Amino acid sequence: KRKNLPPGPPRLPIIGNLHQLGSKPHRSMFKLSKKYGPLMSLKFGSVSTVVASTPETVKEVLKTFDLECCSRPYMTYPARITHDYKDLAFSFYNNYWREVRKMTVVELYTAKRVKSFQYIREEEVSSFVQFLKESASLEKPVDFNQKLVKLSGNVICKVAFGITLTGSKLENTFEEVVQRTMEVVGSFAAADYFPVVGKIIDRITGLHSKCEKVFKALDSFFDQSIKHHQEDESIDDDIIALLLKMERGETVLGEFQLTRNHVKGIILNLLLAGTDTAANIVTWAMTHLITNPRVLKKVQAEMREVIKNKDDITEDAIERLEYLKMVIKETFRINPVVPLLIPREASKDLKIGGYDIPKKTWIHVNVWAVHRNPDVWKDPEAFIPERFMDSEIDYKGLNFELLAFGSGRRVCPGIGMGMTLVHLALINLLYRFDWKLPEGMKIEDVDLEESYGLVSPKKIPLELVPILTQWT
Ligand code: HEM
Repeated sequence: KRKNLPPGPPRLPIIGNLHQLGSKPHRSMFKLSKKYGPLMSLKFGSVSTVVASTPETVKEVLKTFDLECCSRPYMTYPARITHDYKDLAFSFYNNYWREVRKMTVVELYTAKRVKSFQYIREEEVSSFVQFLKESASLEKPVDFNQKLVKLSGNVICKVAFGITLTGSKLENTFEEVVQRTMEVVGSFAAADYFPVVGKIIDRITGLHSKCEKVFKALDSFFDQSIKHHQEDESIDDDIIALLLKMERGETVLGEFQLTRNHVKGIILNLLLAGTDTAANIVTWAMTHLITNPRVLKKVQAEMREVIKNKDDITEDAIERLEYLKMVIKETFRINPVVPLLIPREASKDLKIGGYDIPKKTWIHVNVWAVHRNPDVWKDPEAFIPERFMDSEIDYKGLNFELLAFGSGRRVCPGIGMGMTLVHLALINLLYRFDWKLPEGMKIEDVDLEESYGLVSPKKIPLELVPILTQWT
């Protein structure tokens, strides 16, 4: 029987629609969806793909058919980086995924655990503030993304690995390794779409060697953190200590006997998922604030009113900063840092919106398109935090208009951990300092373009000069 597939653009022989992806697949897919519809078929080499681009179609994928759509497809380079799917984020939907998710949700992602790491966040943010003070005295521009990736990297490393980046194998290369890894795992790789010949293409384009380089850098860092735990038996309360107990068979993970590669796969997600995401959203927020002086002034005024000359800013202040919360939501709307989420795969034949989605079809959720849907968001390209005033819409996965963390079984488990750091970093940046553009630069010169990876960073680094204030 002929299948009623969702509509899609015409295809070229062999490559299908790959030539239409361009350098920013989320934007190209958004453009195509305007012509071909909210559920659109694309073919990449031998792989059939469907893209959901509106809140309604995304809800079908992430809620109505969550169970049937929550597995991941086999992707060559994520498989390599995760020691053949020993992680959580890229793992297929199976018993292993269920056990790891359950264990990490209980051991790591609880509100209590997040709270217990408060002192680590505050310590790291405070040394970041110290650095900003020195830059302010020298009137030296700060490269935001670089510094924030380091900040969130240090927090995650202390929380999860018991060490900081300083003195580690990634001390000088951390930002680069994280960003390159995001490019590798977010790439539309030829190896996934063209059996045999695809691997040769990736060797020619350099993707294969890029993957090997980051794999080795990450692996030696994990070896170092694991050795650190083995040498110091007093560290017995963090996630690596627990995973090593499982590896030694002292405690169990369901039916699974963990190996060293399982340990590495699981900790890989913590390092990658938690650093680039948080760092980029703070960078994007600062980008939008510096280009919207009205909003910058308003959010600073709120903070200075609420915090009122207190020098030690604690996380308790977050709850009272209503306008800051709107600024962050609006930043996520304009720059969802994971614009296509992580690809999914239909685990059986489905019918969505009257269309057939055959088993094994890859599914992309285009959050970028959802966040720019003019039927949902008036003037979608404008940065207007007030649109969230008196609105119940939040980013935690229950509103399909705003999906920065995904939704359903695969929703990001690190929302609490990530967002506490994002809030704390922004409060310290905005309460303590004023900000200006480097000498000779005007607001119109600030570039708003993103580059593509699984996480989508600002293409041209944001550089701003901190100014000391009475609150510094
Ligand atoms: C602002 C910060 C963050 C953002 C924007 C973010 C966003 C996301 C998104 C969009 C996904 C994919 C959901 C899907 O495929 O449907 C995801 C998955 C995930 N995130 Fe986060 N994340 C953040 C912080 C964190 C932190 C701090 C951690 C942990 C330390 C973390 C751990 C994970 C893990 C393990 C997954 C995979 C879940 C699974 O597949 O079961 N994330 N995140």
